[in-house]
Parts: sequence; C-alpha cells; structure tokens
Amino acid sequence: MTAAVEARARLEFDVEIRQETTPLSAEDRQRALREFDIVMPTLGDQFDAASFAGISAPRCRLLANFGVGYNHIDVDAAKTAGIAVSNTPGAVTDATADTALTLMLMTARRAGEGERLVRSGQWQGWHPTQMLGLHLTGKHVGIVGFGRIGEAIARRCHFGFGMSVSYLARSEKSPGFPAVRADSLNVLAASVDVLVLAVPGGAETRHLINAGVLAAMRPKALLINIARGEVVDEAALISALQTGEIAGAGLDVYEFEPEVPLALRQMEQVTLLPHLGTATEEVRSDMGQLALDNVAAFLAGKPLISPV
Ligand SMILES: NC(=O)C1=CN([C@@H]2O[C@H](COP(=O)(O)OP(=O)(O)OC[C@H]3O[C@@H](n4cnc5c(N)ncnc54)[C@H](O)[C@@H]3O)[C@@H](O)[C@H]2O)C=CC1
Ligand SMILES: O=CC(=O)O
Repeated sequence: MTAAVEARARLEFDVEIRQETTPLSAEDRQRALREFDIVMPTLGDQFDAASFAGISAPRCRLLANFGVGYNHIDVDAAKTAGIAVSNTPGAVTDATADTALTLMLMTARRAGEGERLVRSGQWQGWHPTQMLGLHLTGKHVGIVGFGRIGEAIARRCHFGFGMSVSYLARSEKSPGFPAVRADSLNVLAASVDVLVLAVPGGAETRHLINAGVLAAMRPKALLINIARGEVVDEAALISALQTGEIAGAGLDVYEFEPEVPLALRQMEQVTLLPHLGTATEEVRSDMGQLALDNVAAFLAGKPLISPV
C-alpha cells in the first residue's frame, strides 16, 4: 500500500502489514481469517469457498477488499461464515478508463510495435505507408458492461474521439451523450470497430467472449480487455488473432494471470499491459483510503461505505 495509506492504517488501527507482493497461500488465507478481525485482501488472494470451509469459527468479520473487482472472493461463502465484504468502487473508475483508452490507442496505432522497432535500431525513417494503423476518430466502439468504468470509457470515446457508442447492458442507460443499447452481444460484436470489455469477472461472465463472438467481429476490429482475463476464452482469442478473424487486441488482464501465453507475447498486433488499470500513486492511495474508511465504519458499528 502507499505510504499515506500505510501511515493512516498504523495510526488508526493495530495492523500487521504483509510485505510480500505475492498472493496469499491457502495457509496464509486460513491464518488471516483465524487471527485478524479484519483482512484487506486484493485481487490475487483467492478467498474461495474452501478458504472459509476450513475454519469453524473465524475471528475475521470483514474482508475489506483493496480493489473494485471481487471475483476472487466467494461472497456467499464469506457471508455464510459471518464475514462481510467491502470493495473500492469509484476510486478506480477514471484510471481504468484511461488504461482502456491507452490500450485502444496503442493497438489501433501500433504503438508497441513502433516502439519495439525504434528500440531495435532497425527503423529506417518515415515513409508514407509505414506502419499504418486504424484511425479511431469517428469509429464505432462497443462497450460490454456499461457500469462506472464502461460509461467512463464511452465518455472518453465520444467526447475525445467523436466515436459512436453502443453498449451491452442489462438495462437502458442515460449517460448524457448519445449511446445505443445493443440487442445482443453478437449484434454488438458484429457492428463495431473496437469492442471493449468492462464487465465484472466471475462465473456469470466467464468466457463471455468465446469463439462465436470473436467470429462475429469484423476482420479489422480490435478487442480491448480491462475487465478480467477469464471473461475472454484466451485460446479462442489466440486462434482468432492467428487466423486474422480480428485485427488486434489490447489486454490488461489475462485468463491465467500472471501467465501470458507465448503466442500472445509473440504477436505484433497485440498490446500487453501487466494489469496496470489503477496503477497510479493517487488512485492506489484513494483505493486504500476507501478500504480504510470501510474498516473504520465497520469498527464504529456503522454501515459499510461500499459493501459488496
Ligand atoms: N484492469 C484493472 O486494473 C481493473 C479492472 N476492473 C474490472 O472492471 C470491472 C467493472 O468495474 P466497475 O465499472 O466499477 O463495475 P460496475 O459494477 O459499475 O459495472 C459493471 C457493469 O457490468 C454489468 N454487467 C455484469 N454482467 C454483465 C453481462 N453479462 N452483460 C452485460 N453487462 C453486465 C453490470 O450490470 C454493471 O453495470 C470490475 O469488476 C473489475 O473486474 C476494475 C478496476 C481496475
Ligand atoms: O483490477 C482491479 C480492481 O480494482 O478490481
């Protein structure tokens, strides 16, 4: 956690701060539930049903997740064990939308490929048809999942790039700029130049983007994923990229994170980021402060600020 968050945590609570950056092991998770009143996990810490089942009387009463996505926590199993869950919505929205736009621009304009060329010392100089990419201005973007981040991406696309916006959502939205709700995922996939994923992870959205959806996309279209890796069938994505069914992809998240298949790493038309969505000092501080606000509210017997 950032220095400001750590300082506040130490000032207000009796804390143990884990220094390792690797995910908690099964043993660590059980110890955490057994020994602490409140645990602040993050996205690699798999609090699955087994983590709770193994403990008869956990001391833990709150999992104050550091992050908005909570697909790594079995919330039903936590609640059955008497443990509440909170997350950090809002704090992450703009930074994650910015990362989506970074991936869109980098992939559309072949920025990674261009940078690799310059770094290799092989660049021969400007010429009229060198490394031509996709002009995003005026194109059609489709957003899968029109929540906080999906809408923030759409706003950037509309106001920044004059793109037309369509989205897939469970209900009609009124974002304050033109945006059309699509009838189905396949209809959306077939009609856009860039398909951006902004749904939560979890069983309901696992492999939402499968071979069928990729086949529906236009050959010049790009897929951008800032959601969760498991939302995309990664093997199907690799195949779609290899056969030219789609033109490129920009990924911040991976199905078996942090493993990134060699096939993806070898493809020039793919932009790969190491889950950087919220990675700014300010945003990680805001996330930590919100997580601590939840802790403080919980300990004061007040309602959680952002319960899951
Ligand atoms: N790459 C990164 O570093 C980050 C990734 N994320 C991911 O982004 C996700 C979204 O975050 P927020 O926008 O804050 O959440 P949100 O809850 O505001 O938005 C998610 C939207 O997706 C919709 N949705 C869920 N299942 C759907 C489906 N099958 N079809 C269509 N719509 C569906 C929901 O109704 C909701 O409107 C998080 O759950 C997290 O997994 C969030 C922050 C950073
Ligand atoms: O992936 C990050 C999150 O906040 O969720």
